[in-house]
Amino acid sequence: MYASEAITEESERTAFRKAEKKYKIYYDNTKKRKIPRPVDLSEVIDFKSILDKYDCNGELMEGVSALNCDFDRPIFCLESRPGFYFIPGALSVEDQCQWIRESLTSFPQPPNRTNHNAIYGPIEDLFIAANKGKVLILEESLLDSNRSEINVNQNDVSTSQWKFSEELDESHGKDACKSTSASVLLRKLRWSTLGLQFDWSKRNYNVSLPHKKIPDALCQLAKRMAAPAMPCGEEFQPEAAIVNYFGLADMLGGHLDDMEKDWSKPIVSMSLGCKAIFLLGGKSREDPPVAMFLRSGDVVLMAGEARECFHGVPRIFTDAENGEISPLECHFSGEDDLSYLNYIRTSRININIRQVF
Ligand SMILES: O=C(O)CCC(=O)C(=O)O
Ligand SMILES: [Fe+2]
Repeated sequence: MYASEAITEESERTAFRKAEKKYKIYYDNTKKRKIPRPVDLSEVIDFKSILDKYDCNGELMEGVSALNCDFDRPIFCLESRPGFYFIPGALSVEDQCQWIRESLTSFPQPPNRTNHNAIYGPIEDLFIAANKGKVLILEESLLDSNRSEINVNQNDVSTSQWKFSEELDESHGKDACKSTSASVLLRKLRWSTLGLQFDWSKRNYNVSLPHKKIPDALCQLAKRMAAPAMPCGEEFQPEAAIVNYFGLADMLGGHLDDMEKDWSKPIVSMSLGCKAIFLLGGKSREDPPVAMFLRSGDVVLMAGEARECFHGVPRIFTDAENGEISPLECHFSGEDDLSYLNYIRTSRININIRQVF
């Protein structure tokens, strides 16, 4: 998914790529500041307004239908994309706040892996460290400054380890340049994986990597959300989840999630934080994608044929007017919540839960 795809001239010309370019953020530079270039959103499907109209008079736009099932709120389907389900506002604001907290505190904790593992190894308590203004330092440099010259084994790289320190000060010596602030690392957090760990380099699940089970509350939620898209009489088994973190200008390129064994089982995908545009293409990148808004609390299910459809997120709206996070702002109102609020004001989090086998 995140593997860098060689961008050839040909791939630049596909219908999916054209849509990505249409919606991604571009800036106009004025003398004073960078201003996002206006984008035509008239073709973006808005399931919130579809829900409002449907609740009001049962009316639906052409190509959209409501699923007939005993779920506690309306679920919409796209006639052109069988197996795709959209549940607008599926999560209460309280639940959204809880999953934002978990996504920033417990989900990136080892043994769960994050994009930072490859460079820094496992990092504990990144969110707390970022809020305390801590700095991640290569411990080797800490040791060197305390050791006498004679004991320093220059080849002993195995002792080097990244550790949080209060601040960069004199005691860390001249090698202290190998450091990164925790707040920068938090901004650069792009994904964490829960349950069975996904190995991005091999693009498969590596069952031998140490892992914890997906937290029970998340499992229960995923089972409840997945039920309308499950084959009759079967219960969804959440075995792995990917948490995606998006800041301004971050996007998720068009991809397929094809490493799970049974595509009749849905992927349950929850949106938190700033509004985004989601592109749902067809089985080929040449198929023109459908664009839709994803807001905090929306849940999307992709099962069956929809599992074979290219999809991606070309745009996040992080400005106050378009991010639409005011319900979260009201709930994150305590002093302890300020750090979550500061993060989510300019970010989006997506948790997508999968049955692997
Ligand atoms: O962020 C999203 O809404 C989609 C995420 C996704 O497609 C993925 O992680 O595979
Ligand atoms: Fe995906």
